[in-house]
Amino acid sequence: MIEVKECSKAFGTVKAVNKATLDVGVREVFGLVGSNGAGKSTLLRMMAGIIKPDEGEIQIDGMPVYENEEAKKLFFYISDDSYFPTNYTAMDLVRFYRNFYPQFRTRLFHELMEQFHLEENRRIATFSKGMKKQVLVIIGVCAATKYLFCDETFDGLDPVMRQAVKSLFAAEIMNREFTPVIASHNLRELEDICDHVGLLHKGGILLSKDLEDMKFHIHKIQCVLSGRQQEKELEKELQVLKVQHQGSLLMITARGTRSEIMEKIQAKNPLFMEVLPLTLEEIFISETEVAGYEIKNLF
Ligand SMILES: Nc1ncnc2c1ncn2[C@@H]1O[C@H](COP(=O)(O)OP(=O)(O)OP(=O)(O)O)[C@@H](O)[C@H]1O
Repeated sequence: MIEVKECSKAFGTVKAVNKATLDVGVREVFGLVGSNGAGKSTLLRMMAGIIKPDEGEIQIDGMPVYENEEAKKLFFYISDDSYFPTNYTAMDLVRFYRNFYPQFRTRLFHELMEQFHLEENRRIATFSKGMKKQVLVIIGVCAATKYLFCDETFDGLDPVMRQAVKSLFAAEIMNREFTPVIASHNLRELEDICDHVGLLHKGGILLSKDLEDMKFHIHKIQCVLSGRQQEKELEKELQVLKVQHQGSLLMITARGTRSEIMEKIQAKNPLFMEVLPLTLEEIFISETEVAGYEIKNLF
């Protein structure tokens, strides 16, 4: 488990991370989302023990991470601006990382490179941006660490590749203790990969939630009832986050499971009703609006 407690980091007068508190569980894909400059990279770099928090602490499996070799063996970190020596091939990179990660799974590396149609003896400098990211994710998975930190690694990966990486992560999580932490400024790109999402805004964690749980407990409703009185009653009975009217169509975003909500609407004998799950983006819009933020200021 990774515990970030009241962590802050400033660069001169810029507060990059501001009293961030966050728990990352095990065997889940954790998404760290936020706009450009929200502090994602800084937080990830502190989690990787590259920079020291000014305040607060970060522990990985109960160990402080900064200047702690034992804790650093537990993760592989993919930065958003990874540097490769010009002549290095993917295989050279593996030889390099094997020194740090003795449990490195070289056979799996060969298999995955073939599966992803990547040549292991080609110079990395000649790969496209997306291909370089794929090589790093493969190496990160093969390093066989408990945690994998990916900074903007998925932004710009094409949907087929994202699906392939998603399956790779799912297989790893099923077979061993493995927890990827993915920072991204794009909610839509995280939606189909993550189990849990933490939203970072101006250096602080605005919310941190399990995706399935969020999707299970918040819905959008479209219905037509027979009168205004009925509508008012329904609005009182539901845990409403937002109400809109479009002619006779009533549109509500409400907390609750699908069956709880359906039951309440059905009791009003609707002329029409539809209860739908929200997309991740819609959930965040509702949740952040409730917390007093405008999503368009966050992304
Ligand atoms: N080394 C540094 N020196 C000075 N300021 C920095 C440094 N690193 C980050 N910052 C500042 O800290 C803030 C947070 O930056 P950070 O890179 O953590 O954000 P981010 O959420 O990862 O953004 P992006 O999505 O654009 O990568 C920004 O205002 C940035 O300018």
